Amino acid sequence: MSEARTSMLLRARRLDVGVAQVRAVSGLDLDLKAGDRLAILGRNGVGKSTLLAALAGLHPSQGELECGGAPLARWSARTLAQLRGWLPQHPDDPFASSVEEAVLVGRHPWLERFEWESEDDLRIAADALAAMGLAGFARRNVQTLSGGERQRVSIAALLAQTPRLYLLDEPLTHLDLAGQIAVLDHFRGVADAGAAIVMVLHDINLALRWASHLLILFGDGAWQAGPVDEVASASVFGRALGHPVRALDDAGRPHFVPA
Ligand SMILES: Nc1ncnc2c1ncn2[C@@H]1O[C@H](COP(=O)(O)OP(=O)(O)OP(=O)(O)O)[C@@H](O)[C@H]1O
Repeated sequence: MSEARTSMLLRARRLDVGVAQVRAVSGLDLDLKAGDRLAILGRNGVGKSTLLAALAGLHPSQGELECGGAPLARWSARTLAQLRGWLPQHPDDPFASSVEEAVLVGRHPWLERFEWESEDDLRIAADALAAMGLAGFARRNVQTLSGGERQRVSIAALLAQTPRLYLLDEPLTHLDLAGQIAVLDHFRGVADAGAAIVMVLHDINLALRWASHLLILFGDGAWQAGPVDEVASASVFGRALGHPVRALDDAGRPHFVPA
């Protein structure tokens, strides 16, 4: 099956996802099309990472789940990797490798078996590194990087993969404020260029600054989703995050702080 060029990049109906005794979502309905930016919020352990892995097809789920206009199982592993990319929470560096090699891993779904990376692949990797503020890091050993630098290498590898659906698990981890805003701004541009982006985030106000849609997980499978303005409220955030929250006025926009 050739890659779909549909603008509907993710469609879930009556989706049930859980792990061990934890029910992440029950009966989730979700549509994500090109340009959408979805932030997932919820307490520690509520099942956000599990849900993200399920949306990537890397964790079991029940119900309907389509990516790029067809059920995930319909795609070959290679086509699925061209279609959707996943940034896990913890990068794993058991061996020394250069930053450039780590980013080029993102090009593997686009290479034929035993094919070497082309000049185009090298350029895409260099562009991804530059976009993450890491021009000049290509020869560094990933095991010697700071936490924030390593996180930006992981994001660069995902960018080099050039999927149409990006699933990012806490991409702002280890990043300073400038780095957080740069990543959010970059992915706003990626969405504007025709991708759909899902991010698990913990900062309500950064989520509101960036997202077009929110998915809130309350625990025990309960959820609420919709455009930011329809979902964001002190009562919803307070209920979901386990601490009362109140809204301050920030030049006409709500800014949420712990009560
Ligand atoms: N393989 C497993 N075996 C047993 N329990 C698991 C397993 N994987 C995850 N869990 C548990 O399932 C729950 C959901 O985990 P998950 O990582 O999805 O939560 P999360 O919402 O992403 O949390 P956080 O905000 O802390 O990253 C947690 O309580 C976790 O301990």
